[in-house]
Amino acid sequence: MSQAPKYKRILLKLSGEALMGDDSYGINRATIERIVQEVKSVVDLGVQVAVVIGGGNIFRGVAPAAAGMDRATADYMGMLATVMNALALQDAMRHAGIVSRVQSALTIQQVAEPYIRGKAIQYLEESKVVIFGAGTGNPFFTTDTAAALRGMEVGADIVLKATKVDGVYTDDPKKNPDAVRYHTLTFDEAIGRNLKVMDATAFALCRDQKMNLCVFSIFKQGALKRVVLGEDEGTLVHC
Ligand SMILES: Nc1ncnc2c1ncn2[C@@H]1O[C@H](COP(=O)(O)OP(=O)(O)OP(=O)(O)O)[C@@H](O)[C@H]1O
Ligand SMILES: O=c1ccn([C@@H]2O[C@H](COP(=O)(O)O)[C@@H](O)[C@H]2O)c(=O)[nH]1
Repeated sequence: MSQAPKYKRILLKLSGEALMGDDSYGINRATIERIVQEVKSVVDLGVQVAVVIGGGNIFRGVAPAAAGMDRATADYMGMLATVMNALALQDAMRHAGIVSRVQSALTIQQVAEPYIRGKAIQYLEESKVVIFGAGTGNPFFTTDTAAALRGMEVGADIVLKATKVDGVYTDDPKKNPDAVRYHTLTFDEAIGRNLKVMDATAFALCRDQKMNLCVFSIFKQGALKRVVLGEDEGTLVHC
């Protein structure tokens, strides 16, 4: 029996740091290939996939050099890091037989198409994966906010944050072993309890535009597909 996806179009926020795998910096080939297979599993269901990629795997590596720098300059470096990840992701997708397009919020015309909303939507309708690089194109923001923004712009049914933990917890589970995972919670609860899994701007944008969000682990095999099929996976954050 074929499985019917719950969502027709998704905005997938992929953690930059997740691309490192067990390395301390950069892109681990086997890890990116595994992540691409997870994406392929939902593309094969006929789901339209837009991706916003983070930059923590590269930007964390240059952070010491950025210390003491002008904040906006450091943020532009961070956005450029996400463009590198977008290109690596596109390359890995091509090897896996997925047709994708990279659009950058910063103009780097020799490297990537500029972000054009209508064109992105057209690609999605043609079943091409669209990878958004350079976040929002503005300093003082994050790729989480870019995910919320682009998700709304392309009319995604939900924003899926694929990260290193398997949901939203009462506290950072990497620091507090007693933290307990939420099954669901509201955006007001997430903001009011100052939960750091996503920045407050992104939470507020999703809340104000009534865009549901699911946080799940990209390292858990099959988790993305289970979320897309509407099965019990990760944490749903809703209005
Ligand atoms: N209440 C919480 N519940 C779950 N995770 C939390 C919480 N508070 C903090 N975290 C941390 O937030 C991290 C995920 O967000 P973060 O923005 O650091 O990474 P990302 O967006 O996945 O990566 P990148 O910035 O590289 O794209 C988790 O790895 C977890 O350690
Ligand atoms: O809209 C944006 C998105 C990102 N940045 C900068 O890039 C890095 C990496 O992004 P992550 O969301 O942390 O993965 C971020 O720390 C910012 O410095 C930005 O300025 N604007």
